[in-house]
Amino acid sequence: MILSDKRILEEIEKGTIVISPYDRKYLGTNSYDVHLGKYLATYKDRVLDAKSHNEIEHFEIPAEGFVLQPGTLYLGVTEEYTETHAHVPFLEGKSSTGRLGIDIHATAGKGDVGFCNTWTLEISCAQPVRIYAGMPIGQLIYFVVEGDVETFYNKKGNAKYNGRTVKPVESMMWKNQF
Ligand SMILES: Nc1ccn([C@H]2C[C@H](O)[C@@H](COP(=O)(O)OP(=O)(O)OP(=O)(O)O)O2)c(=O)n1
Repeated sequence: MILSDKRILEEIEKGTIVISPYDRKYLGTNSYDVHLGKYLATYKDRVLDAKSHNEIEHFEIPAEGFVLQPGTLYLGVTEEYTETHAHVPFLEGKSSTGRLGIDIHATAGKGDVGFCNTWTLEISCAQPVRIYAGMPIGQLIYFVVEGDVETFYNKKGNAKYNGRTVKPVESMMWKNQF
């Protein structure tokens, strides 16, 4: 089950969903629109290694926007810091971004109960496209979780992406033991 606009509002009032900054006008029928933060990042190396710590370089999107190029993975970040304490948040694209050929996540749209942070976006594009800080980039939807949660993401000792980051965060796959 996905939370409706009224249920999202109730959860915000209770504090079990936090979205900051928040504006009522971005609440859809059953979703909340999130916006592109001003920082992007790209990996320093062209060839990435899943066992290594692949470093990134951050840069700011200028006022005139930034043209994404196909064939490069860009990491972006939502302007919104979120906390979700009792539901499973999902980051989805928007039809309007999809129609520009922009993907905002690569394979991972699911969040965890207890996740507290901005969302890192794994951005790629089908053809060159100019993007702007502050543009609507995606939407959050909230699923009801069935059963009790034993370990909330923000209480997990080895959670890789919890915190309060204003810039995109690179893959921490290197912390996995494999
Ligand atoms: N595009 C996305 C998808 C998810 N997340 C956040 C919300 C999730 O709660 C958190 C962790 O996501 P995963 O569980 O998919 O990631 P990992 O399994 O790689 O990390 P961990 O070991 O920390 O669970 O990352 C994000 O910032 N951007």
